[in-house]
Amino acid sequence: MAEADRRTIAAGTDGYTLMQRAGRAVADACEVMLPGASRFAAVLCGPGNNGGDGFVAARLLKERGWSVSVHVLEPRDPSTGDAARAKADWPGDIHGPDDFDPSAADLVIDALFGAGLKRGLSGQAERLVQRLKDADTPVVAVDIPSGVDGSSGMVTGVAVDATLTVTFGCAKPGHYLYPGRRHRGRLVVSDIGLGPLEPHPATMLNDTTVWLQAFPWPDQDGHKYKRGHTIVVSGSLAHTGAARLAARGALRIGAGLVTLASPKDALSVNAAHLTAVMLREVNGPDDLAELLSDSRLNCVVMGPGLGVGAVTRSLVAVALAPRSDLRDGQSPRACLLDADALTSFSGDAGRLRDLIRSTSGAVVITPHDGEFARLFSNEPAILAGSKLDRSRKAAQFLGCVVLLKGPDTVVADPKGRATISDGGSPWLATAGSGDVLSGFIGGLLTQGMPAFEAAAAGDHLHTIAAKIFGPGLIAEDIPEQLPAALRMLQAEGGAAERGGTQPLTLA
Ligand SMILES: NC(=O)C1=CN([C@@H]2O[C@H](COP(=O)(O)OP(=O)(O)OC[C@H]3O[C@@H](n4cnc5c(N)ncnc54)[C@H](OP(=O)(O)O)[C@@H]3O)[C@@H](O)[C@H]2O)[C@@H](O)CC1
Ligand SMILES: [K+]
Repeated sequence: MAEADRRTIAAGTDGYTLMQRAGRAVADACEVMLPGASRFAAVLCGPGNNGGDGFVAARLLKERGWSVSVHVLEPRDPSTGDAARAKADWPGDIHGPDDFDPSAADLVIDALFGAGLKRGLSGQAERLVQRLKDADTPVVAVDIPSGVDGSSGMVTGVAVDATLTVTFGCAKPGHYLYPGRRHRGRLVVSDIGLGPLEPHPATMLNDTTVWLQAFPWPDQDGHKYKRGHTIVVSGSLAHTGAARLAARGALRIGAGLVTLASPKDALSVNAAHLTAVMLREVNGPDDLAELLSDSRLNCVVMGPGLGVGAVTRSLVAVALAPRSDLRDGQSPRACLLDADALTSFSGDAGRLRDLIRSTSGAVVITPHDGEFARLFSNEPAILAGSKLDRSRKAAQFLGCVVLLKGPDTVVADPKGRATISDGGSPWLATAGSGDVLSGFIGGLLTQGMPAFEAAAAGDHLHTIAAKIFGPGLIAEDIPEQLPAALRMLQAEGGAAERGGTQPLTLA
């Protein structure tokens, strides 16, 4: 953000003008939130430019007939630069923190800290924010709720609970990553004339515009072999459901053929539950190697229900083995690793990295937080930082696409590109939903979709399918909602072709 600010200022828009526009956007949002007469706003202004925005909003609201009281932290109120100028332009009294009574106000503007937050709130600032949290007065946060780190969504200690957050230019990762997302309330992004951002590495909201152009719609004159063939590796007799969920997901999302590779003891139970998905007996790594000698089988999904241990490690090694049998025009086999395929490498991520680096095909891993922590337990540097940082570091370390699950799922690739989910569905917190996600992404890889786009698309469609079904969702329901989700996507694809859209970039 600071970079955009510098470039905009260099291009001729001075910082004080930007601050005026920011303060106006906040004042406008307050007026929309509380229309009517006799309104009283209390404005908390911090020592930096966030506080400067607060002083501008305070002045504009006063000019529009609001009663306004301004409170600053003592003795550190704005004393230099644009913020000091905004403070000097404020025509009213300036109060200390002790006079702040949130329950007496109709609305509070939180302009304590924004992009310049450096550490957890303490002392006076912490007490002020705690008093605000104890009242139920609506809060409009300027740029980001104070206490939330805008680049990571992390909160150390206490943070403001905003009803509405007004940010400038573009949304920030902290508006979408938890716990920041929980604090920001509704989000308004105001265009104040900041220059276009070209951040590197790019962080994007997981919107269809990130991947829609790469979506593998079936050809009018295609056939099932052209759409590819997914192998899903099943667990033993008592653990077969997870692989079947993945297999159904892969088929629904468009893999031309899906075969479940099942151990002998589970053949009959799998056979009893499968129709369009095919079945093949595979008892361990040697059998899998033999099956995969057929180079037309172009994606393997493994992990759900597979069991943790040496056998699973060997199965992963077979799926990722280097290939010398590819004929002209054949692409290398892709691989989706989830659940037990990851936990089997707990504390040994280096071994998994070596296997991934030896394969020429695309690899996507889809851990949840627990699996991620186990996999990298011997790599503390990868476990440090925000969800965005951790995902990026893991992708770079392993050399593959990493999808780190949660209500704020992050997809990262080794080059640093990343998406953050625009909010999952709470109904996805149910057994087996991750297995379906594995199948969705595996099915897209099978059809040749590039790994980063396939992971982001799988995540997005998984959420849309869950939202279409809504309350009472169980994992079996998710693939069944996919046709409706795909129809929506198809309609959007047509609109995008006509108009063209750009990915929404976060700072
Ligand atoms: N960029 C843009 O395009 C535009 C940006 N604009 C606005 O500028 C905002 C960024 O302003 P900013 O850089 O001055 O930082 P800001 O958030 O006010 O805080 C810095 C001050 O807080 C202090 N401080 C930090 N943490 C602390 C803590 N835990 N506890 C106590 N103190 C703490 C820190 O002190 P220090 O740690 O340096 O001693 C410093 O004094 C941005 O969010 C947006 O609202 C708009 O005006 C228009 C266009
Ligand atoms: K703020």
